[in-house]
Amino acid sequence: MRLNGEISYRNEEENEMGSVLPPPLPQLKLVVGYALTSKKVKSFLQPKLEGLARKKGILFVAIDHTRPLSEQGPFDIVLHKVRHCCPDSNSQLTGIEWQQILEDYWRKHPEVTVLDPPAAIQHLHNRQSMLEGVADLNLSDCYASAGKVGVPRQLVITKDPSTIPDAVTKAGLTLPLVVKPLVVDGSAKSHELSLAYDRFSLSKLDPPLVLQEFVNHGGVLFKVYIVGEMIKVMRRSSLPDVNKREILNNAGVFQFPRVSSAAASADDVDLDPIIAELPPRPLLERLGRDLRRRLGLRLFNIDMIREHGTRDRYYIIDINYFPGYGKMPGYEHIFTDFLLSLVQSKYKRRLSNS
Ligand SMILES: O=P(O)(O)O[C@@H]1[C@@H](OP(=O)(O)O)[C@H](OP(=O)(O)O)[C@H](O)[C@H](OP(=O)(O)O)[C@H]1OP(=O)(O)O
Ligand SMILES: Nc1ncnc2c1ncn2[C@@H]1O[C@H](COP(=O)(O)OP(=O)(O)O)[C@@H](O)[C@H]1O
Ligand SMILES: [Mg+2]
Ligand SMILES: [Mg+2]
Repeated sequence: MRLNGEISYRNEEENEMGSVLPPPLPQLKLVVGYALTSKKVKSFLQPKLEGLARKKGILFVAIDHTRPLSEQGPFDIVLHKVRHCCPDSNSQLTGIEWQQILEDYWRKHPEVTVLDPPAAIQHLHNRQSMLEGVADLNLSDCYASAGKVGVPRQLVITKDPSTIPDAVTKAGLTLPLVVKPLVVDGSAKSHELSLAYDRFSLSKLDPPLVLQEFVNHGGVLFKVYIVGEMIKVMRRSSLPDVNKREILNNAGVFQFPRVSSAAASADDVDLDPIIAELPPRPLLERLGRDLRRRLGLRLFNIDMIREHGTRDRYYIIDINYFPGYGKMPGYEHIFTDFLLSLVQSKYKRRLSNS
């Protein structure tokens, strides 16, 4: 937050009528350096965000990957999401190289807010470590009054697919199973999921992967977006329920399309109100607060489903770092307020320490 490097207030001036002008306004200038994929720049840095930000004194500046970070800015905040699978037209760096650069920079400039810490983001690049945080929260007990939150039972397979049928039996997993690539690295492949109806077909799969029990949820998914302390939930279309007859009459592994991004919203569809009902606010607030703390992240979303036939049995199936906020109505207000709140609380802390 700076004007020539410092927080500044306009001097009290007299207008031509001789009366004193209103109290001084802080002339805030907040510089946000961003390292984002070209896809993210397009979906997130929309003109309505940049325009509102400018009015509020926030400037978004693209980080130049060919120059040292310390020579750029200076930044108050660094916002980042780079692709870990492969180079992007915005950056030829690998994810690991970027992580190293950012951590070195942060060590030398601890005053900069890095959204979010690379090591914390790393947890979400693996579908096992991603959900460990949720399992650790022991949500089935604490949240009992508002609803129970868990993760579907799952098995991680890292080698020899021929052992999968026995491993599935041993773990007592119930079919059908959702087959997910273990690593989430921003590639299209890491979102290629399948549904397996019988355990023998699983021996043809290509590890490393996660086998997760499919939970019937009435075809509706809840996308819970977190931006700092703000939580917003949106309905999305999801996979339809699978009935017992289908399980008995089907065999094999079937790839399914990216349902949740294909259908932007489930609001227009004629939905059973019990299926459509959003999770209760107190549950989401508690979940958001606990997960923020547990994951050490401020920018993420949660894919949550409610088991069909229950009113309060929820499962978290996916957590995404810096998701598609551009789809969230009013995101430009939410995001600019969040950025300002970060520096304001830092400023207050500095004042109370001085
Ligand atoms: O592109 P979008 O807007 O669909 O955002 C993707 C997210 O969609 P969502 O906001 O949850 O609907 C998407 O969420 P899902 O995994 O589809 O639930 C991912 O976060 C994706 O990032 P990555 O490919 O895993 O690195 C996100 O892709 P990036 O924009 O980060 O490349
Ligand atoms: N355990 C599950 N039970 C039912 N449906 C699931 C389950 N896991 C995933 N799905 C469906 O598959 C979609 C994609 O799975 P997800 O784990 O969110 O992967 P991605 O990171 O590719 O979005 C979900 O949005 C949901 O529709
Ligand atoms: Mg998902
Ligand atoms: Mg995901």
